[in-house]
This record gives sequence, structure tokens and C-alpha cells, in this order.
Amino acid sequence: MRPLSFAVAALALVALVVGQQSSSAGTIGMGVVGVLLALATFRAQTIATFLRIFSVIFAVEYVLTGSAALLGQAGYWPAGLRALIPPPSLPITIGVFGIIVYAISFVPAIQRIARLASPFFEETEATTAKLWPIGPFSIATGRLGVLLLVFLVVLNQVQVGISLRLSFFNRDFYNAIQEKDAASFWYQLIYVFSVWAAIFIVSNLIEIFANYTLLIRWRRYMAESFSRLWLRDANHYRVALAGSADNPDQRIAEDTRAFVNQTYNFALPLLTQISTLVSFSIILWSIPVASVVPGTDISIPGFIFWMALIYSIVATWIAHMIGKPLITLEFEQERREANFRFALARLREYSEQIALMRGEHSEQRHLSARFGDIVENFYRLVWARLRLGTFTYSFNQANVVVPYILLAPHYFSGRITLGIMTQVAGAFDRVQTAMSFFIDRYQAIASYIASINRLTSFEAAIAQAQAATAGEAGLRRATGADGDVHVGATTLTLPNGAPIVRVESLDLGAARRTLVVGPSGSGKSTLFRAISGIWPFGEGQVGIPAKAEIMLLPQRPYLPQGTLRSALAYPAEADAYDDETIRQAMDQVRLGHLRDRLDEVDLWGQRLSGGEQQRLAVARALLAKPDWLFLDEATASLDEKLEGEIYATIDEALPNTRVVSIGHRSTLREMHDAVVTMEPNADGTFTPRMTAKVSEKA
Ligand SMILES: Nc1ncnc2c1ncn2[C@@H]1O[C@H](COP(=O)(O)OP(=O)(O)OP(=O)(O)O)[C@@H](O)[C@H]1O
Repeated sequence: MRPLSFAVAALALVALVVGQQSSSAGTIGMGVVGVLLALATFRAQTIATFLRIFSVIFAVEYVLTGSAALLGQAGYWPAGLRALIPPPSLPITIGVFGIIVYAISFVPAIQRIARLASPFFEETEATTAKLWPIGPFSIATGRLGVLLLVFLVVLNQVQVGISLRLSFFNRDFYNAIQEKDAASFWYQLIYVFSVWAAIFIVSNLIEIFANYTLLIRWRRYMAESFSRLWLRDANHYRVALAGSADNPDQRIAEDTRAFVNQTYNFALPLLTQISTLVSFSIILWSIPVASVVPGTDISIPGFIFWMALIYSIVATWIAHMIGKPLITLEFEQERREANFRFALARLREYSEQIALMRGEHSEQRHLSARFGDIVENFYRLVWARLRLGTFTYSFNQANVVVPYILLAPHYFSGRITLGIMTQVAGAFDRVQTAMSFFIDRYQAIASYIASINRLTSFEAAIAQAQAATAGEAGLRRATGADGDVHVGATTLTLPNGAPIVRVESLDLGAARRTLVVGPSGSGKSTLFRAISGIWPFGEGQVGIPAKAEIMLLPQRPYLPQGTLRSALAYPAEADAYDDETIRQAMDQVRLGHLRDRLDEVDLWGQRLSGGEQQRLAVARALLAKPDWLFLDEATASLDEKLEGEIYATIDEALPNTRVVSIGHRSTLREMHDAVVTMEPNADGTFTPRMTAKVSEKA
């Protein structure tokens, strides 16, 4: 950035000197803008990457077009190419863009967008790209993103240049018609229009391809990084516990897509519209005859331009006032849509339970209620859109005739030609279309802001969940060297702060096999969750052995989609164990009848009985051989005899594993060396105490 800002500054100084000597206001203006741009470019080192890309583009373009303008002015430009010398207004316009980019980097809404957008463009991980005719090559993901974005921005500017050129065609073409000049008519049509139109079409096709490539790569990056963040450190569980972000699935799938598409679909068209606004404003400004207020002799320089500007600013303000409620309504609509989808997904997941309970009517009622929520908000949304639509449609219709109304007196008095009238009308239309950018897209902007809000609040919820565990206060989890799980003076609370378990001191390393018993709801599972590090609520310290593998088997195991092999190896990869080892573990937990179905893909979570699923989970422990195995009623679906056999198997197959179980059956006591009982306290909480039979310490 520094060398670039120095280059901009150097050129600006040259422009100031040259402008001073030749008394050229345009060149002096270019110098003044250049000095400001140099400062902005220098400072742009500190702004978000996404905005910095634009800063660099404009600074480079300023240097290129500014140098060309100065060379042309100094007479160092090839005589044959004089038509290509850019006027000083071009580097001025570009310089203003660069300054605007730096200025908007302080706007909070833009900062949020840039913060969400930047990580993709900073990603250093390599990816493979293919760009015909260049074969597959390896490039950093972020760099490819930057290249595509730069290419698209420049292409868009070229397209504005082409449409500017076509506006001159328009003037000459209509003048040829008015003057009945057939030769000029055909010349304009064949040699001017068809060439530029063909270039325009090809550039649009290239744009489509580059655009979609950028968007899909960007979206993939965002969806992956959000899902990684969500899955890290059990954030998905903690965020759900805290209830701080509804429907994370929608945020990861839908909102990242909307964000990427809309950021692109705002940034580039906005740029195009600003370029259009500036270039066509110059046309409007430079038509002197139109500077007289119709019906009077009062002359205002750039009258038509000012009319277009004031007209559009007033209209934008009105649209904003009418459309404001849409932002909240769009947010709400997305939330209700997601709730409906979630209800359907749950119905599919618990289909068996619902069918057994004959719960279909209740489900139907629930679904209807969820859809009712959608409809209710939808009508509000429709009314808001109607109000905005009434205004925007009327505005767009008025636009067709307003410039003609302004110009008609000049035309009929013979002061302007038909060609000029149509060109000015076209330019007026372009300027006010550019100005009405926000009006036309108000609805889209509302849903864009809603997506940004959902993504940032999702990030905040995750950060909050992590802070709850990382802080000094609260429930801490520390690793110790002594190899024991030790819970010090600790209180475990519910998310609302109500205490449920008070631990004075609990040492689970005293025996090799410990059974935790206590009334239902006394906090046994919560104690296990705190030990495994996923329960963030409470105060105190849970000490766990350093480098120890801890595995926790819940009462209802989770079976992933896919083969039986992948369900058995979970959370390891499906090929983590060889067939023989897996089959042996299956035999040990009495799942030998499934030996030959290892590679069958099925909904195993619905196919296997509750007891089979629990035995499958025990097989996972036999394969993973953890140092600590926590069983939270993990064999409760088995009959007493089978439960005893499974415990004997664990004992035999995992002699070095410390086992801590939660269970209600009295027969379990025989299989453990120590018993911890949840004893009630006067305040309704429970305290775990070692109550029986610490026979050994392995
Ligand atoms: N996410 C939560 N939000 C609010 N309350 C919760 C949450 N999780 C657990 N609880 C409450 O905490 C208390 C302890 O629950 P826990 O599951 O630890 O009990 P338990 O002793 O394992 O019960 P059981 O023997 O019936 O499995 C219960 O009253 C339960 O309703």
C-alpha cells in the first residue's frame, strides 16, 4: 500500500505543478483529489481486506489514467491515439471513489459487512483452479478470490465505458434520422453500434462466468468456516443450551449464501451505478442549452443535472421512510420459515415415536401453527411491500416523461436537436436510475441487512458460549498431572443460574470402577457433562488428567448417516480399524449377527433396537480404548443378565480403563468398586458423596 500511495502522491504533485503552469482547472482538480487519495491509500493499510481491494484498484487506476491524461496534455501521446487520452475528469472520478472507500470504512454497517467478507480474501490455504486455456494450477484461495474480484470490478467499469460510448451513438444516430442522412444512419448502425454491442455482449458473458466462480468459492468458504466455528469445542451444544441463536442450520446454509450473493450484488452494481452517475452527470452538466429553467429566462448552470439529483435524493428519502419496517419484517419472516422447516425435520427424525404415539394430529396442529406464523408475518410483509411498490412503480413511470417535460420547451423552440433531446433524456434516466439504486433495491437491502444481523449475532452467540468457558470466573476445567478426575468445591447451575449440584470434593480416581447413583433429576448427567467439558454453567473447578482419553456414552447413542462400519468407528474415520478388530468388538458386545453387514448403508439409528444401539456404543469404547469411560445409563435398555455380561466384557477388554457409571439398578453395585450417591441438601440441590466400598485403587 505504501509504494502505491507514494506513486499517487507523486502523480498528484506533478498534476498540481502542470495544472498551475497551464492554468488548467481540471488538472489542478486532479492534483487536489490525488493528494487526498494518497492519504486515503496510505491509511487504507488499516482497513478490512475486502475494502482494501477496492482501495488498491482505484489507486492503481488513478495512477494509470492520471499519467495518461498528463502525458496527453504534455504532448507525449502518440498522435494517432489522441482520441484515447482520458480527460482529467476520469482520474478525478476514480480518485473520488478511492477516497469514498476509505471514508465508508468508518461506517458501522460497512464495517460489519467488511468483517464478514474479508476472511475469504485473506485465506492462505491453496486451492486448485482452472482457467481456460490455462490448465489446473494451485493458488491460495484468498488470492484467487482477490483476482476474480479485481477482474470483475474492472470489467464492470469497462462496461460503463461502453454504455457511455453507446450514448454518443444514440445522439449521432437520432441526428442522422432527423437530418435524413442515410449514409450516416447505416454507418452508425453497422460500424459503431454492432461493434460496441458485440463487445458488450461478450463482456457480459465473461462476467457471468467469473461472477459465479467467485460466488460459489466464497460461499463454500463461508459455509465451511461457520460450520467449523459452530462445531468447535461443542459450541453447537452450548449455543443451543444458552438459547442465544435460533436455527443455526439456517444461518450456516441460507444466510451465508444470501450474504455472499448480496454483498456481490450490491458492491459491484453500486460501483457501476456510481460510475454511471458520475459519467452521465458530466454529460448532463455539459449541455449548456438545458440550463435555462423552462418558461423563464433564469439560467442555472447544470440545471438538468441538479433537477435529476434533487429529484432522486427526495425520492430515495421517501422510499427509505416508507420501506424502513421491511428490515424487521424480513428478519422475522426468515426466522419463522426456519422454524417451520425445523418442525418438519424433527417430525422426520422422530417419525417412529410419533407414529407409535399416534401423534400425527398433534404434529399437524403444530405444523399448521408454525405455518400460520409464516402467513401472519407474510401479510404484514406484503402490505409493507405494497406501500413501497406504490411509490417505486409510480416513481419509475414518472421517470419516463420527466426529462421530456423539462426539455420540450427547448426542443420546440428549436434550441436543441432531437438527438440531443434523446441523449439528455437517456442521461437523465441513467443518472436518476443510478440515484434510485437504493429505492429499487430497498426490499433486497432489507433482507440483506437481516442476513448480516443473523450472521453477526450467530458469531456473537458462539463467542459468548466460548467466553463462558474460557473466563476466570465460572466453571473451569483444568488438566492435572495426577491422572485422576477431581471435582473441587463446585456448584453446577442451570442456564438460568439456579443451582442443581453442589460438590464439596469428589475424587473419581479412588477406585477403578465407580457407580454414581441418586434420584432422577438430581444432576448426575449434568455432573458428567461438566466433567466432559460441555456444561459451562456454574462455578468451581473440574480437574481432569492431562492427555487422558475420556469417552462418554449417553443413554441414547448417536448413529451417523452411512454404513454400520462408520457407526461403529464413530467419531473416528470409518477405516480407522481393520475388519477383524471391528468384528471382534461386535462379538464381544453380542452384535455378532450384524458381522456381515458392516458396509451396508442404512438408517441404523432407526433400524437397530435400543439395546442394540447401546451395545454398538459400547463396542465403540472397546475399539477406542479410552483411559476413562463414563457410562450415563448407557446399558439401561439391556436386561440385567446382558448388562452384567457387557460390564464383564468391558472389565476384561479394557483393564486399564477407569469406568464411571450412572445407573439405577441395584445389580450394578456388584460390578463397581465404589459408589457415589447424590445426597439431597436443604436448598433442593444435591451433593455427590462417596458412600460405599472403595476397595482398591488400580
Ligand atoms: N439444558 C437444560 N436447561 C434447563 N434445565 C436443565 C437442562 N438440562 C438439565 N436440566 C435440569 O437439570 C436437572 C438435572 O438433570 P440431569 O439430567 O443432570 O439429572 P439426572 O440426575 O441425570 O436425571 P436422570 O436420572 O433422570 O437421568 C433436571 O431437573 C433437569 O430438568
